[in-house]
Amino acid sequence: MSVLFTSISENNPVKPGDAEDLLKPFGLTIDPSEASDFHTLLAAVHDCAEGVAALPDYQPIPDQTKYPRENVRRPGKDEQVLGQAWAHKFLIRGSKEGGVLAGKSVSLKDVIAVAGVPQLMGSDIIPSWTPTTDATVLTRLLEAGADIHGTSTCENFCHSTSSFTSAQGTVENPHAAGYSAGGSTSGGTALVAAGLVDITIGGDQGGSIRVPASFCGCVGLKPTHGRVPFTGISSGDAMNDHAGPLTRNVLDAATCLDVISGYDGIDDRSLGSGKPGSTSFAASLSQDSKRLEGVRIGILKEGFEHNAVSSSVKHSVLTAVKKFRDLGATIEEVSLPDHLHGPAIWTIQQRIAGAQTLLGQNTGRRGLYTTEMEHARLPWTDEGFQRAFPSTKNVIINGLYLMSRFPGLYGKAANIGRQLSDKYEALFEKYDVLVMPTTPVVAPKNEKRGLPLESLKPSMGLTINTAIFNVTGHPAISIPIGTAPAMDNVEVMLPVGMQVVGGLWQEEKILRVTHAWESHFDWKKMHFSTSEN
Ligand SMILES: NC(=O)c1ccccc1
Repeated sequence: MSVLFTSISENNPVKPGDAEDLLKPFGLTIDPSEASDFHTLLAAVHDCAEGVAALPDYQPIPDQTKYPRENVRRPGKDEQVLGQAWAHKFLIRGSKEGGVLAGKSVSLKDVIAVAGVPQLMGSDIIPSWTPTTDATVLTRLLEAGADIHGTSTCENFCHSTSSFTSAQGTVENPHAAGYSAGGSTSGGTALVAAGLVDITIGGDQGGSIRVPASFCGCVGLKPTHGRVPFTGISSGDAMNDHAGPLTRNVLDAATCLDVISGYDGIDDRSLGSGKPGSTSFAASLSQDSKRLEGVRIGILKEGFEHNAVSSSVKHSVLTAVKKFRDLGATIEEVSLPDHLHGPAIWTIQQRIAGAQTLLGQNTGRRGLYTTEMEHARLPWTDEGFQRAFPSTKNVIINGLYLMSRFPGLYGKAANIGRQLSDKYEALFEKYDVLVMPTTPVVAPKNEKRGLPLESLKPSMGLTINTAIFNVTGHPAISIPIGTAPAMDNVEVMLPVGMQVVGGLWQEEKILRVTHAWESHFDWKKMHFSTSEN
């Protein structure tokens, strides 16, 4: 017995009947003969909790003398760009000793802890909180010489692939004002596309790196699950969390991935990632011939067949894929009908685990918990719930429903997700990479928040090809491969993204293939206006 139930504290608030009340919603009762003992045991665990709550927290404290945060501020109107792309502006200069990212300017999605910089996470319902720790990715970027220019706008709680949902305001697509930049890494992707920073570190739980990359004409890389430690990054849930770079070219993404990869001694999800500094993605690209002889590329039929995929996106991605043949690769159509189950499996997984995270019930990992945020945002108040964006409310409502009406379904979804992972892995025995459209359409127009269905409609269906790889953990990159007309206006040409997916831990292959493509073809010159659009 690890709790000394013989010495309950004098001011212990636990009353007889409390244990019974806790069980009531589940239809469970305590036999009267056991009531007194369970009262004592509950009182004992209360004292235990008070004891742990009184201990000092344990978080890595960064060296702010070595890396001071200069001029931290919410940008004024004159400093704001692309709508509201910045969350906070500041400057942290990278290591004076330089490094592979010396001279590169970086923004961090506003879910990545920067000690001393308030984190908004696209919401206005959490009382302001300021991390005391730096995320592992930030420490590594600074050591590699990168300059951090600010945090960039994140969609509301990371819960949307639109770019009008943040409480901080709308982010505009740099290619055409009024159009979505995609989300939830909206602000940073727009900054990269506009040339205002070189790199953004994004977060992706269902497509939040790859969707904005597709809409803004950027390179967006979601690495293998666990490749990059999630330490100090606010979580969607432990299974689908990924962090990775958004850049204007594949080489920068590879260089950044080398910098941020590897186990940090904290996040147990990155235990399989090897030592930091042990990858050489950028070096192998530099030595590469940019030819693809011997490379086998699978065109995933189901990724094109979904009825949400517009004919101009289908046509432009297929045209881009055929160009791999010019580079010496073999291309072949491949079918995996189960790919079409991906969105449903992700939905069950994300709603249940996402609700648990939102309600503060996430458990099961060894890693850093951002306790300051937990204290700032919990418990939920109805006032906060009312102001939450409909997608966040929906995660909570859906998650509670699924947990009460479909007990055990999370486990089944996780098992089927693993089965899907095994089926993709079997395809990667035959093919080096699989290709498909990143998003089924080009950027839609930015809307305004309204009633729930109206607010969610512009993002519906956007993650049909991205979200399943958050469940399976496969590495996936989106690169721009051309432009196609906006859905509402044939005069407006917008970027089209191609997703290239690799086997687990096979980032080298997706980087090689996409690096070769962008070395030979200029996406900005490839326009796909089809009459049947
Ligand atoms: N954070 C995400 O990737 C996300 C994507 C789509 C819907 C909800 C969340």
